[in-house]
Amino acid sequence: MIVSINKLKTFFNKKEKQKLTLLFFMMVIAAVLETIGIGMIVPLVGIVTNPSVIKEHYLLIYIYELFNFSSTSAFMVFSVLALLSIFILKNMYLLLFNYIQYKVILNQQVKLQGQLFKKYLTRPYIFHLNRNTSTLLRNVNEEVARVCQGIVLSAFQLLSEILIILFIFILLIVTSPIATITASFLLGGSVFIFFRVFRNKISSLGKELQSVNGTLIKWVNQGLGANKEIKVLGKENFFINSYTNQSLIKIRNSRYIKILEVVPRLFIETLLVSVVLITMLIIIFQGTNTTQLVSTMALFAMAAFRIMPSINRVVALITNIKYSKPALDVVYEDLFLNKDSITESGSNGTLSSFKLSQRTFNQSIELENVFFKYPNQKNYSIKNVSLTIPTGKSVAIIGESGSGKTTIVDIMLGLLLPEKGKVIVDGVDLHNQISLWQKKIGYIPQTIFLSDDSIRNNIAFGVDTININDDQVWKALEQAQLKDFVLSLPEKLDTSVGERGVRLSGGQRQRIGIARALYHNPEILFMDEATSALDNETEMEVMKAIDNLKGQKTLIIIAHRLSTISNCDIVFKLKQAQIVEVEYQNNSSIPRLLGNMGVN
Ligand SMILES: Nc1ncnc2c1ncn2[C@@H]1O[C@H](COP(=O)(O)OP(=O)(O)OP(=O)(O)O)[C@@H](O)[C@H]1O
Repeated sequence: MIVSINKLKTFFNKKEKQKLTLLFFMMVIAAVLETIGIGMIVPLVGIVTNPSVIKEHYLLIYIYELFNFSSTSAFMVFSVLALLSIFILKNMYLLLFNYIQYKVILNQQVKLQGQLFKKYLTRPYIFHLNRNTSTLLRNVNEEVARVCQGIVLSAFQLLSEILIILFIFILLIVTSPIATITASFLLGGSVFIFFRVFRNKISSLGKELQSVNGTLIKWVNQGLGANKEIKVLGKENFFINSYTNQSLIKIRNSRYIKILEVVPRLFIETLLVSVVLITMLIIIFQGTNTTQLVSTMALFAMAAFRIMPSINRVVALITNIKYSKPALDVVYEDLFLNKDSITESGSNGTLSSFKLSQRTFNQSIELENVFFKYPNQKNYSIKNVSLTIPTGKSVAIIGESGSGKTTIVDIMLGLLLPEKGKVIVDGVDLHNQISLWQKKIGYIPQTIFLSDDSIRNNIAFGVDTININDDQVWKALEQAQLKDFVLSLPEKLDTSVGERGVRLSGGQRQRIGIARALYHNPEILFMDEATSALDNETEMEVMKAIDNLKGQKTLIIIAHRLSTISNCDIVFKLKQAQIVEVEYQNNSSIPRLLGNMGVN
């Protein structure tokens, strides 16, 4: 409990904590108003059943004389109106309080969702290799909401209900101590027993819901994402069944928790009726007179009328908080724990010493005895690799499948941090100038991610539409050999590519990726088998465009095809995580080397 509160405190900054404190005080006022409303019932019923009390009770005499009432009936009308006004004021205040409460907590939810999304986006690449996207999606969209609404909002509502119950309890105990104490033991005891019995069950249901939510997203993602393969293989039922099975688990879980919310209500209702009746008996046996009995009973009935939903809500809110607690642990862990040094060192480092936009890389990219192993792997994927790439040169990295080509490029891109050794660019450790590096490089992956957006927005990916330079887009399209195709489209740059680029051919998608990398006019261009999906003719056209960049840009190309690398200045051959050969363009041994390594 204390641990959870400490975790929750870290979600709020000083100003937000002040807002919560303000909410707390507003809540106390709300509870006081609720109690005053109920407390006024006793004198009113007393006045109605026995008007002579107006002239007997000192406070009532004082009010009667203060306002100069002409008759007891006028006084009664006044009392009714006063009570009505208090209820109207109280409820208007409660409306305002609820509005502010929702505003503060839901704003916090939006902020935390943004923070968590940012956290995931800025975590090192290796983090994403180890985490499932469905889980991250679930955490941002659902778990943060569970923390804010299921825990923070519920805790506020719980506190508010407890305060109301406490104040009403004080009011009742002043009026009729024995009956109140008996009732409290019965009610408090039953709520306590309920939570002792179901505590573990509620927690395990909360955890189950968390895991099922992640799995449900995973099945929808996989089913819709691999729709083409699924249709070809006729595996629709497998995905539908897998989804439905998880959905059934979720339904069973929700049914259980809903019943757990209803059971106490029914039980407490029965108990309360018994308590009111028993209280009546106790009061009768205590020998109270009829007027007092009627007003005390009215107070108890009114209190029961108000306390009943409060107790129900207390039970439901505690259940909800326990049910949502697994979300708190997950969100806390991802937001505040597991800080890794990669992004941090990358984004501050010695950056300030460079004038970002002016500086260009003009010496070399060097790997010095670099070792890299993926998490939970026994073998190194890159083992003691040293190499130098002079800027302005075109370099090919070749080797059989699994030899470490993508890994070495990911290390040079700054996505993976070497376990041992260094990547040095122009004499400075890459991870001390990662932001500058990111501004200077372009990357064309094996498969391009296209968003369901226009060709323009896909090429100037991550740039606001109003800031996109169309001339630059056309230039990039021309370099990627795609200009004629786009010109032939009725909507040209505004043409929508469809989800993941379904409205384009594989080769066109790939060339959009090339244009995207070229749009920012990078100094260093990395290509990971970027042309392997193209037919020979298109590949030749694209490579011709890439060849035109030679001398202006450093090109680092992972390639399988002989044609892709035949014009490269340097060829590095990787085998089982190590560089085994280095060949230079003018060296006639390149074709021989390529012939030996399964390059087609
Ligand atoms: N995320 C990962 N987790 C664990 N091991 C990985 C991961 N990615 C790659 N590996 C392992 O690292 C080694 C090198 O992989 P890499 O992708 O760099 O090879 P590659 O030469 O690019 O292969 P290909 O030509 O087939 O793309 C392989 O043995 C692979 O199994």
